[in-house]
Parts: sequence; C-alpha cells; structure tokens
Amino acid sequence: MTTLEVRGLTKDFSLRSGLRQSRFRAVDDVSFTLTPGRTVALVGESGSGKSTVARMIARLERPTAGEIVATRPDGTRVGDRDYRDHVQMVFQDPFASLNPFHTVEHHLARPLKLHGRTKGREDTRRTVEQLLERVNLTPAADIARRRPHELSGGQRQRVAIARALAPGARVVVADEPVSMLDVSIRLGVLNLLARLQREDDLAVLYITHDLATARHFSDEILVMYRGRVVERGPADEVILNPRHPYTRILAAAAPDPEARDRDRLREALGLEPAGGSTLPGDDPGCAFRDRCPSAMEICARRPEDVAVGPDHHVTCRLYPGDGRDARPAGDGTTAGRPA
Ligand SMILES: Nc1ncnc2c1ncn2[C@@H]1O[C@H](COP(=O)(O)OP(=O)(O)OP(=O)(O)O)[C@@H](O)[C@H]1O
Repeated sequence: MTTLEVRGLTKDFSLRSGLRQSRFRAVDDVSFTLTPGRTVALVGESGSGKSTVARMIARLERPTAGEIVATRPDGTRVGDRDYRDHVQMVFQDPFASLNPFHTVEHHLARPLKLHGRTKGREDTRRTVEQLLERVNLTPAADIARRRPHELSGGQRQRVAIARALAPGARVVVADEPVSMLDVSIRLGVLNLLARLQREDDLAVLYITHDLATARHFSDEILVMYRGRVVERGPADEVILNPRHPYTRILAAAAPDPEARDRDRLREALGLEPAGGSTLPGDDPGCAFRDRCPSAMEICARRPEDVAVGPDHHVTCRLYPGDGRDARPAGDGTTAGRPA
C-alpha cells in the first residue's frame, strides 16, 4: 500500500506572444494526500489546473515548486524506479493512449514484462487474460487478440485501466476517465474503478468536471479555481453544503455534466474558461474576486485557509476562521446554493 502526499505543488508556464515572454501560474500551492482505499476528487472547470496536477504526479511535468512523496506503510519513501510502477494514470481519451498498431495483449504484456511481473510467455499470456477478466473484458483470449479500433470506447478504457493495474499500481490518477465515453456506459466504468480500488486498496485521484460522480465516487473533494484549491472537505459536505461562492455556483449548475451545463455555468459566472493568474505573485488577492457576487475590499488580500466544519476548509474572506460567516446568509452569497 502506498500513500501519496502532494505538498505545495506549484507550476508556472512560460507564454510567448510576439517578442514578449510572460509566465503564468497554472497550479498554485496545492496540497493533499492520497491514502489507500480512498478517493480524492479534484473538481473545477476547464483550465483550473486539474490536469497539470495530474501530469506532475505522473511525472510528465516537472513542478516549479513543491513536492510529491510516495510512502510505503513502513514509512520508507518509494524511490524513483518504483514510483513508475506504483503510480499509474488513466487518461481521458483511451484511443489516444493506445497504439493502433498493437494488440490488446501487447499493451498489457509490455508493462508486465518491463516491470518483471511475469516469467515466460505462458505466464504473461495467463496474466494478461486475468487482467482482462478483472476489468470484465471477456472472452479474454478473444479480446487479447484485438486491436484498439476493434473495441468500443468503453472497452478501450477498460484496457487502459487494466494496463494501469499491470505494473502493480498502488496509486491511480484518473483524469476525466469517462468524459469521452457515451453517457450510458460511464457509470459502468466508474463502478469498475471503484471495485478495483476496493479489491487492491488503491489510492485514487479522480479528476472530473462532474460534481455528481465526484460526490458518489469519492471520499473527499477539492475544488480548484485558477490553480488554487478554494474549498476542500468530505464529499457530501462540499456538494450539499458548499461554502465558497465559487463552489456554490458550481453546485447550482451541477445536476448534469454535459456541455449545456458548462455553458450555463459559464453564463452564471460570466466567464471564459479559467486560466491561472498571468503574473504569479503579483496578484496576491482571491482569484475569484472579479466574478464573486460577495467580493469585498479585503478580498484583494490573499485569503487564508479556514476550517468551516470537521475536515471542511475554505479559502475565502467570508469566513473569519471561528466558524461564523462574515456576512449573514441571504446577502447574495447563497445565490448559487442548491435548494
Ligand atoms: N504546456 C503548457 N504550456 C502553457 N500553458 C499550459 C500548458 N499546459 C496547460 N497550460 C495552461 O494551464 C492552465 C491549466 O490547464 P489544465 O489542463 O491543467 O486545466 P484543467 O483544469 O485540467 O482543464 P481541462 O478540464 O480542460 O483539462 C490552462 O490555462 C492551460 O491553458
């Protein structure tokens, strides 16, 4: 079992426009812990920095600051070599993540051999079939011979999940794992991930736009806005009793995750997809204040993390830190609150 701790994770990107070069902060001081058997959901609209967090955990991007530490139950740190076995990704687009020229068997056999998990051809073949059976792809021998284009989208994503398990994953980062799949099969794939998580005691980071599945499939939810975590807490608490004005608007737009609702959300917020702040460090204030129905002068100063309930934290000046709201309810801050 592996615990993954993310501490103060920060990512700046360089942007070039003509001769001018600027930097902007896509992820700003994000911290959380993934523990075996639990799911943390990272939610937020497009551009809030969720995938950049995932890519840093998968070591596809190097953090500008902060660290990512994987630890075994005995407290020893997982070294670089083992990290790649322990921490596996499931991406949004299963077609892009599978090679069209290779069979399913090839996709699964490769990590097994690479990580020394099987001995000889027969052992590899049997283990590939067992992996396919675990993700409900049967008859396994038949599926193993197929190429990605001979499978449906849902089947391809199941292959991608089996491939994540092949090296002996302990931590799975699932970045929008069902958003490209037909609505009718999404729950099946998410239920599969949940079962595998229970069976293997996996630590899971589930990245999604969809608050309904975030609530159903995760223990804790972190809400990101412009690179920062603005609210975090037990899944039910965050969705049923959202405290940050941004989470309230998200929750109000939530019932279905389709594009129509994203448009509604954009309309509600009056915004384009969020990006990070263009001048990291130069704008210390709350990133949401330009769009916040409850913005106050003090929001120009960076808000602190405040506890608003057991394990429920919010980064907002409306909350003075002693559990009382700074303003009475009904002043507009509850506008987006679900009934
Ligand atoms: N390599 C890069 N170079 C420059 N900017 C980048 C790079 N990768 C991401 N960004 C920017 O960083 C911000 C965060 O992007 P990210 O993909 O992490 O957001 P997201 O919340 O995952 O969005 P989505 O749900 O659309 O994937 C965006 O403004 C994006 O344009």
